[in-house]
Amino acid sequence: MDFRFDFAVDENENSEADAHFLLLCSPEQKQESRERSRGSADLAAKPSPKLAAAKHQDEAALKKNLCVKAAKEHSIPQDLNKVLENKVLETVLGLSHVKLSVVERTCSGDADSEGIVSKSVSSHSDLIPGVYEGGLKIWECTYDLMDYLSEAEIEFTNKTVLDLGCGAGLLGIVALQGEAARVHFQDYNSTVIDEITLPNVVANCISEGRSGKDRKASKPPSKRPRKAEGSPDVLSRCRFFSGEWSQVSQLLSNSKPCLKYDIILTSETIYNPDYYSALHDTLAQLLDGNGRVYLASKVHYFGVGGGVYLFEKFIEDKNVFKTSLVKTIDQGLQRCIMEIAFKNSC
Ligand SMILES: C[S@@+](CC[C@H](N)C(=O)[O-])C[C@H]1O[C@@H](n2cnc3c(N)ncnc32)[C@H](O)[C@@H]1O
Repeated sequence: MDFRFDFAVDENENSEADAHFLLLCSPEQKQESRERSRGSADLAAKPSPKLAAAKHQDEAALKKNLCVKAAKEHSIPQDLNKVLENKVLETVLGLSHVKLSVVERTCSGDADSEGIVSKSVSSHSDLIPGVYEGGLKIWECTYDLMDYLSEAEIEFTNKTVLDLGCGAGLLGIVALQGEAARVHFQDYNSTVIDEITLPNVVANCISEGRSGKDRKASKPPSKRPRKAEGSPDVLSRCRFFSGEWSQVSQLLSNSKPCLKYDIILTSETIYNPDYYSALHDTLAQLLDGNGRVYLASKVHYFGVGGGVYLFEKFIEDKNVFKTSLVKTIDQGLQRCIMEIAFKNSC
């Protein structure tokens, strides 16, 4: 699986990103942003080294502010067959997932109102900060965490689980198949939830109603889109959310009764140190007092700067959680599984 952190952002991305930013800003911030945009347009007309540097600084600041994509809950379509329409399925570790190359060819218009599929393809980027955060593809630490959950025999029965930064949602699907009482999926991008996560949940949990225990013994899923039939009650245990972490955390915390998770699963979500504060606060807000976070990550993300030790230090400085590295994987780029719990938890 290739690993690309390419921060190329084309002109159109800024305009959409501007829209997200403006959506959530105060009137003063909006005015400031418009003035910045006008300034940027002027700069484009009369470039000078000083002004070009100012433009670059403004754009960098704007990109940092962009991580405020509003949170929303996604409803589950009545007709589940629609969810798998035009999808081709592949199998990995006994789980079905929609084939990304087909999504890249077929997903456009309303199905990708964020435009992230075309932007990711045209910029050859797996990440466009504040616009697309990588959820279309399955990242390798997901497989590490799936292995760890199985080796460590993590018990999901009757637990409330959050797959944070879910992308394909395979971790949440494992929890669902392990008889979790509730599994909630969150991704930054709404296109990812609708076109990847939801179809994957339907593909794995509906037709055959398979449980995690008989997953290995069952037939491999066919590549053809399946008819969704069987036990839609599995979906009544699921909820789907998109948006930036602090926004999602606010949405979930405001729900009555207030939601707390026994287990939070999260893979490849600590690559960008700019997001650490929002991520840390989200975990602190949403984790049950005696809950556990299982976080899978590369030790270091070259080009972006984040990684296990930086996040560990960040957590230590905040003094809310205790951490332990429960597994290290040395093949290829070094990777780790980190367990996180509240300092005063049992
Ligand atoms: C590199 S992808 C990993 C996807 C998936 N967990 C995997 O391992 O295949 C990072 C994920 O973290 C989430 N994410 C990153 N930064 C975020 C932010 N600031 N707010 C909300 N979600 C974010 C995105 O949803 C994205 O899918």
